[in-house]
Amino acid sequence: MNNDNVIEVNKISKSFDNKEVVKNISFDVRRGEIFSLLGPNGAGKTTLLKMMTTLLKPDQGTISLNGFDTIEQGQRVRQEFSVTGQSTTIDEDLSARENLLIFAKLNGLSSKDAKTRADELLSDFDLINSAEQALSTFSGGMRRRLDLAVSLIGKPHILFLDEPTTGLDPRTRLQMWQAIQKLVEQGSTIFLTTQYLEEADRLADRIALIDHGKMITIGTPDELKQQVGGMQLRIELSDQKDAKSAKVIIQKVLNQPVSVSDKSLVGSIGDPGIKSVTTILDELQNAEISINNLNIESPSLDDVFFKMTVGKN
Ligand SMILES: Nc1ncnc2c1ncn2[C@@H]1O[C@H](COP(=O)(O)OP(=O)(O)OP(=O)(O)O)[C@@H](O)[C@H]1O
Repeated sequence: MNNDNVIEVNKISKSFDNKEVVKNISFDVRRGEIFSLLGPNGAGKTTLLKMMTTLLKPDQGTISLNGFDTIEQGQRVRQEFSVTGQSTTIDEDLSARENLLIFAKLNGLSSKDAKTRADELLSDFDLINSAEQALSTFSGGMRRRLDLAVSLIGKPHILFLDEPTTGLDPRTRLQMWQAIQKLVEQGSTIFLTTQYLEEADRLADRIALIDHGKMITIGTPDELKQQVGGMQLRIELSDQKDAKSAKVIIQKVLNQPVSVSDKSLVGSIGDPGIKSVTTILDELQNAEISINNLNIESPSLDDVFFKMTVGKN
């Protein structure tokens, strides 16, 4: 194993009923990284995650976590990671502190160590003021934070966060993001699945995009955005009737197809670069076409997602 790699996924495949849903997937996750797995519904994310967390056996390939093989050393490997989303095991009638103490003892901590760890986690996750409240009175965000705290009792090296902020409001999501970033500062490596591209963009050092069980691309958020093309020009015309002639002008200058919807025209500024924008404005003016608005937009992860994946057929 390369010492910088905490997770090594090597040529993994899995079929259900003769249908291959994970196809020869390989990637590494480096120490201290937030690595995000993205893909449309049915892409194979959950199946991959289950294989990485020893819940499912791959048909082919190997996965190692911190140097331990998930198949050969299943029991040992489970000491290396924790998975969030275990709230079903949390007791609603008990307080946050009591829940943490129970899980700490289940993790083999002495009463004294369990108490210290519970205090540490309650304070790290900003739950100290609600520590004695029964869980049934907790909001969704408090619950998620407690869930994350519970999964950290054993100080795992690797943390699998499966859609950690689904259903949370924007403020609570931000709190979770801060908690996740803090974990990385403290030395954890994080494997994150999310349905929010903004979340991956904001948190992930690298992203793997999969579709129909196959690896589509892997890289930093910026690298992925560059792959779908550089910046885009968006022009909104004052009058929709000019759309056809404006399209001809813009396509000629950009030397690329331009898409039109209502009064807006969008084209990617490829090789001609930003200079082309002045040429376009001059030519539109010569043709007496007036515009309401002009934007130069960098591609977003949404663009990457839509251009590179197909999703369910
Ligand atoms: N136990 C199973 N038996 C049969 N088919 C399965 C099983 N588990 C998953 N599949 C199929 O494997 C494919 C991948 O499913 P998976 O749940 O891994 O996708 P996903 O990317 O997690 O999707 P979502 O975003 O919708 O959760 C799907 O076509 C799904 O129907």
